[in-house]
Amino acid sequence: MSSKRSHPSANVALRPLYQAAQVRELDRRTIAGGVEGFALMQRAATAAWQSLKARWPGVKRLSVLCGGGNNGGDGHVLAALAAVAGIDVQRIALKPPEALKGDAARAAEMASAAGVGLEPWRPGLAFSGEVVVDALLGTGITGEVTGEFRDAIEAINACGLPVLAIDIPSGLAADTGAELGVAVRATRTVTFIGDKIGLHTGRAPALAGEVHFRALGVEAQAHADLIPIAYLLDRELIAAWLPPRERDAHKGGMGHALILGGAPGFGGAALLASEAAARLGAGRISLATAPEHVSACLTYRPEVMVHGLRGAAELGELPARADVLVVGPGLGQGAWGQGMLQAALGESKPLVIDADGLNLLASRFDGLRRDDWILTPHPGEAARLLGCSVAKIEADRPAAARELQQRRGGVVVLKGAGSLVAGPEGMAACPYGNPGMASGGMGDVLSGILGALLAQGMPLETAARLGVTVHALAGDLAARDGGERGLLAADLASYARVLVNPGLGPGFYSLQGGSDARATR
Ligand SMILES: NC(=O)C1=CN([C@@H]2O[C@H](COP(=O)(O)OP(=O)(O)OC[C@H]3O[C@@H](n4cnc5c(N)ncnc54)[C@H](O)[C@@H]3O)[C@@H](O)[C@H]2O)[C@H](O)CC1
Ligand SMILES: [K+]
Repeated sequence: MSSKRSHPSANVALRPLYQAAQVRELDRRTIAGGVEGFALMQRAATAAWQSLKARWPGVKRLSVLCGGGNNGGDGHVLAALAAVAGIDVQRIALKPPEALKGDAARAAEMASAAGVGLEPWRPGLAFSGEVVVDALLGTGITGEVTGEFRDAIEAINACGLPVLAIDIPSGLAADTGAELGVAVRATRTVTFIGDKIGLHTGRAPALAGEVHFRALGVEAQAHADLIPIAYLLDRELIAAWLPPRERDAHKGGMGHALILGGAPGFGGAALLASEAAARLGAGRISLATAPEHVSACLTYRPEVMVHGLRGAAELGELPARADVLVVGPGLGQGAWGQGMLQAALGESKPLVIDADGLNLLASRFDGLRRDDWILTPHPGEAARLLGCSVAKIEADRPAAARELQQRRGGVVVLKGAGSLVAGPEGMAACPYGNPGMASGGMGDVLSGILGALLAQGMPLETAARLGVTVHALAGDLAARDGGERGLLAADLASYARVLVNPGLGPGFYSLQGGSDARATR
């Protein structure tokens, strides 16, 4: 077994993410480990309080809004901890203490015993704090937010103060990232026990702010440090699968990626994909594109072996000689594109299908599934593949990604705010990137990155998780250096290259900042 095959995290580039129900299961196991309900609530509140102090060190006054369940209970405990630390706490209750049960009731008593006043929520109530703590709703939310909870959330969003959300921004669905009518827009979210997938996709990028995770349980105590949910670029993983090159390396050993795209009039997309494949280390890159694009491609990126083809009949041995085929950038849905896709489907080797390759799969290859492809739909392409509306996809992104993977096999990357990677091993959420990446060509670059990782022997799911992470972080680094406005797809490849060269880039990107970010390795 070569070293890289034995790498423990070879297929898990990101930490596992849980559905809320699984979190409760984890919690029960945690409790079974000797940590019972209220002690767990105290740990949760302590984690939130520590994170608040780290983010706003000089805070003197807090406004804590508490709901009627255990999320509210977390808020009451945090209020007590802050008061004991000399903070002036305004505790606002959406439910009176007598309406609370179990641990939440005990928490409210603890805050009162610590001398923290309690005022009932009312419309127009002014927040006296410098920071607002959202302890209204957590994983127990059911259905749209209505009534006083809606009013309170709207007041939080209108007050102009920084917000720390406990566990989940109230109104955000923990399992899907959907906004249930209205939701708190948090500066920072501190979540516990299990990192929820709904904090990393859908509306989460707009609502959750910096997401910090803290494992509270005895069993998870080993890594209970407070770390921001940025995305560890697993240096060992990269070094295992993309090892520093042998001194006698030759291009044949680094794989051959064939890009099929660039129908007449669509040359740029295929070129972006080809350049990305080159920058991410594929040994040889061949591009099959329409003849009219050949001279521009050679001028732009002479390292790419460009073939100007009038149709798939002229492909010859190209597909057979390649290790991986990337089909879709600028493919078009006409005869040229259909022929190229058909030829690619005839090969039994890893494929990356993107853009019009996906639209053709939806319209002409219904029901076709493979275990050796990565599909990279944006919500519109996913809707066409699933035969549903985009709204349905966005209402429950994890379900859509899972459904598409079950129907079509292989690995599905559902792009958009908080890309999801659904494969046989489960689901991972990947970094959001930034709004500057909402511009043409970004998906083409991703397909080239994936092609390069597969060409170098990375397994499908590892390549998908790592490739999406590298793509998003490259976008963030490019935005850091030049701003989001004017960020172009062609800017990413050079940053992505740094990220996959072990030992060059920092070991840990906390792109969501936060003063208590863990030091880099
Ligand atoms: N076991 C754990 O994982 C731990 C969780 N902690 C905290 O507890 C919450 C989950 O608490 P739960 O009581 O289950 O639910 P919530 O507090 O999130 O909300 C239930 C509460 O809210 C009302 N409600 C539900 N939906 C709506 C709605 N749409 N509009 C208005 N009101 C709604 C409902 O009636 C209840 O009164 C978890 O997030 C953690 O913060 C522990 O602290 C640690 C262990
Ligand atoms: K909350």
